[in-house]
Amino acid sequence: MTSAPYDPARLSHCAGELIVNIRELSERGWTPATSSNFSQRMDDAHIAITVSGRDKGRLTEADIMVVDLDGQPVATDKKSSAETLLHTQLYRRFPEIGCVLHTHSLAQTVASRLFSGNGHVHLEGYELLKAFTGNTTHETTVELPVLPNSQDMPTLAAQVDALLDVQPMWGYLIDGHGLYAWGRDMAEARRHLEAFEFLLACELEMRKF
Ligand SMILES: CSCCC(=O)C(=O)COP(=O)(O)O
Ligand SMILES: [Zn+2]
Repeated sequence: MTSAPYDPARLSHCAGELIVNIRELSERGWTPATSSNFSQRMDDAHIAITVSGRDKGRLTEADIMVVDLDGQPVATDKKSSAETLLHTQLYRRFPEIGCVLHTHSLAQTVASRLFSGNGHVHLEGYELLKAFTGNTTHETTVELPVLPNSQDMPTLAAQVDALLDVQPMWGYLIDGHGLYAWGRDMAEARRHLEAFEFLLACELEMRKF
């Protein structure tokens, strides 16, 4: 079946925004060894996403490709991220989501190991909880889920869907793997990603005392 066409100017805009932001995240050491993947919604039917296996610190426009909401490549023979389904499931489920960011920082990975037994990281009492859209006070809690890792994306996606059925969330950890965070646009997704990163680092720091 032929896919609906997309606007090349929109792809160029998304690629530019993705590359600038990914480079900054990479410079912080959050995308080691080609890990991590990133996407932005282009329109109702297409997303721009990173090509699988590329060095995320050295991306060019050639490292960003288009897939449809079924994760099928559009007008390219490149292979999209191995974790494409974890992006498309969010765009399909929430029309308002515009950006999904996945990183493998040290704090995210260590926290995912430390809290995997609990199934979540309990975040409470931090002013930075207000960085998550919908929170207006530090007197709240966020439970960041930790999923078991799997190489089978449909298994992981089913677990994410089950969580989304019962709670609103802006991200989750995968054990020994990394963090997914999202938002309505790049700025919001990045704010959520950075807030999770900072709060996880706080939780790890407190365990040193
Ligand atoms: C060497 S990283 C292992 C795969 C992974 O977790 C990741 O985030 C990158 O995979 P992609 O296919 O998106 O490059
Ligand atoms: Zn990953």
